[in-house]
Parts: sequence; structure tokens; C-alpha cells
Amino acid sequence: MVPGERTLVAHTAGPRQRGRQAGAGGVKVLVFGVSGQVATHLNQHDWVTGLGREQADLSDSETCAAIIRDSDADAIINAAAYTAVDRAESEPDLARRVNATTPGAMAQAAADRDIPFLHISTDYVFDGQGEDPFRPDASPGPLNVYGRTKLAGEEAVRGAGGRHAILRTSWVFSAHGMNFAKSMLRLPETRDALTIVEDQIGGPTPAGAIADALMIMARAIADGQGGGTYPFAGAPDTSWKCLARETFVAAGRDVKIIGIPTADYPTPARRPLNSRLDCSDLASDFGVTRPDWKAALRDIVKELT
Ligand SMILES: NC(=O)C1=CN([C@@H]2O[C@H](COP(=O)(O)OP(=O)(O)OC[C@H]3O[C@@H](n4cnc5c(N)ncnc54)[C@H](OP(=O)(O)O)[C@@H]3O)[C@@H](O)[C@H]2O)C=CC1
Ligand SMILES: Cc1cn([C@H]2C[C@H](O)[C@@H](COP(=O)(O)OP(=O)(O)O[C@H]3O[C@@H](C)C(=O)[C@@H](O)[C@H]3O)O2)c(=O)[nH]c1=O
Ligand SMILES: [Mg+2]
Repeated sequence: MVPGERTLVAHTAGPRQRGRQAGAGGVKVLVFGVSGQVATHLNQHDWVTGLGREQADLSDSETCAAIIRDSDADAIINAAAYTAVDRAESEPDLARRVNATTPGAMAQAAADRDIPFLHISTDYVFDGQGEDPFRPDASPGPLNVYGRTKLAGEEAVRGAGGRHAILRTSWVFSAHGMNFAKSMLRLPETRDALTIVEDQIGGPTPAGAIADALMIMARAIADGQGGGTYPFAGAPDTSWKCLARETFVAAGRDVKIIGIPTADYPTPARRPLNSRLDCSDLASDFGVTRPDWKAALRDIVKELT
């Protein structure tokens, strides 16, 4: 038992399904990165034990792998990552350790115990060319350090050779932690016009939907069903400009938004123009379909305002 680990365990169903799936058949899930957007939602599920940086610092591969080797979990979900996209450009070594080296060691420890290792990746592994949604087997071509380290993480998890899933998602938002929608809400009421890029297209994804998908996958893979690389994003695809507009509509704020091309918004890290993800495999293997991000955004804005 690792420090801070709760002995309390329960089933893998979400809060809404509680009771229905309680009891036998539960899968004990150990989650890394518990303070993050996705892990905050994972931690609301029964049968989940969440570990934070104090217990499991992903810059320390050996400690994280040892926690998995010594735990009695039936499945591991890694929701910790170095997610500061622009800052990663100046901290590539730390980003690589957290996003690739340690996930590889953790996946190896899980493989040694023959338990599933579920890992989260990103649309930023792609170069953003074209307008078609990226299939799981599309060639990657990251444009920035964060994307390169996340791609290396995918390869390390696959390379460990155990039962695994890599959930590639995009544009995550929730009421917890940091995200684009919350950045919009924090902008002062006095800002009456905003310039937001309108030529990057992707699927905003509620963190709660990612957590629900991962719990379904953890149980299925522990039961020997499914595994591999799965894209998963909210629908419909949209631009950052439209996401900003929907955020202000949900908050009842009248903010003028001026769409600009990426070229007019210089940042340390380059970002892909096309982040569309083909999510059909998750539906066919696990029955999990793309969530409606606008409905989730309205709920979250209501919770925050
Ligand atoms: N955010 C997004 O838009 C997207 C995220 N993803 C992926 O989804 C996953 C979850 O992302 P999300 O929930 O948004 O993450 P957040 O950015 O909300 O949280 C990141 C988490 O990782 C933890 N973390 C960072 N460095 C370390 C470290 N050295 N040791 C231990 N923990 C660490 C943070 O801990 P602390 O609070 O202590 O810093 C935090 O709990 C990640 O794999 C990410 O790459 C994929 C696509 C889009
Ligand atoms: C704040 C702001 C951003 N932007 C642009 C910059 C960028 O192209 C886009 C989104 O900005 P952000 O910095 O929130 O985005 P970013 O941090 O790059 O978000 C990414 O995070 C990582 C972790 C992922 O894995 C990706 O899926 C994606 O969600 O909006 C504007 O055009 N105007 C603004 O006022
Ligand atoms: Mg960011």
C-alpha cells in the first residue's frame, strides 16, 4: 500500500450508475495525477485510488514504477502529464521525463503484473495537415515539444508490450484546473473585444466524459476485451473562436470576438490546424460515443458563475 492510498474500493461505474453496477466484478483502479482535470473526475468514481505528485512524482520513474509493482490494483490509469504546451518548448527534458520516460516505466511495471495500463495522449501528436479526422493509425508528426514528448510516451507504452490503451483526446475542459474556457471566463468584464484564432479546428472534450470512457475501458480491458490506440473527442468539431463564443453565450456575457488566423497569434509552440479525430473505434469496441461538448460547457459555466 502506498502512502495516502485508501483501502476503500468500489466499482468502476460513474456516479450516475452507482448502485446498478456495485458489488462483484469491480476493478480496483490506481490513478496518477489526481489533481488534474481528468483525474479529478476519475477520482469521483468508486474503486478509484488517486495519487498526487507528493506520492508519485513522474519526474522519478523508479518510484512510480515501484508503486505499480507494489500495489494491488487491477488496472492503472495515468492522467498525469506535463501539459504546459508553450513552457515545454523551454523545458524539453522535464517534459520528456514526465510524458514519456516515466509512463514507459510505469507501463512496463503494469505489464510485469499483467494488468492493463491506460494512458492519455493528444491531438498534438499530429501535424494538423488536411481536413480529414485522424484515424488511430494515421502517421504522427508533432509540431512542438509537448507533442513530441507525448508521441514518445505513446511509443514507450506500446513498447512495454503489456495490455494497454492509449486514449488520444483534445481540447480538454472542465470546472477544475486550467483550460481555454476558464481562461475566457477569467478575462475581465471590461475587455469588450477579443482576438481568437479561427483556423485551428478540433473537438473540445469534457474531462468528465474522458474519465467515464477510461473507466469503461479499464474494466473491459481487465476482462480481456479491447485495447490499443483510441481517438476520443467531443462533437461537433469547431474552432477556438467558436469555443470562446459558446463560453460567453453560456455565461450570458456579451463579448465581441474577432476571428484571426494562427499566423496573427504567435506563440512559442506551433499548434496544428487540423485536430479532428476519428472516434469510431471507441464506439465499436466499447460503445462510447463522442460527447456533446456544448451541453457539458453550459453545465460547467453554470457551475463556475
Ligand atoms: N488539457 C488538455 O487540453 C489535453 C490534455 N491531454 C492529456 O490528457 C491527460 C490529462 O490532462 P489534464 O487532465 O488536462 O491535465 P492537467 O493539466 O489538468 O493536469 C496535469 C496533471 O499532471 C500532474 N503532473 C504534472 N507533472 C507532474 C509530475 N512531475 N509528477 C506528478 N504529477 C504531475 C499535475 O499535478 P500538479 O497539480 O501537482 O501540477 C496534474 O495533476 C494528459 O495526459 C494530457 O497530456 C490530451 C489532450 C488535451
Ligand atoms: C488565450 C488565447 C488563446 N488563443 C489561441 C492560442 C491557441 O492557438 C488556442 C488555444 O490556446 P491554449 O493555450 O488554451 O491551448 P493549448 O494549451 O495549446 O491547448 C492544448 O493543450 C494540450 C495540453 C493539448 O493536448 C491540446 O489538445 C490542447 O488542448 O487559442 C487566442 O487566439 N486568443 C487568446 O486570447
Ligand atoms: Mg494550455
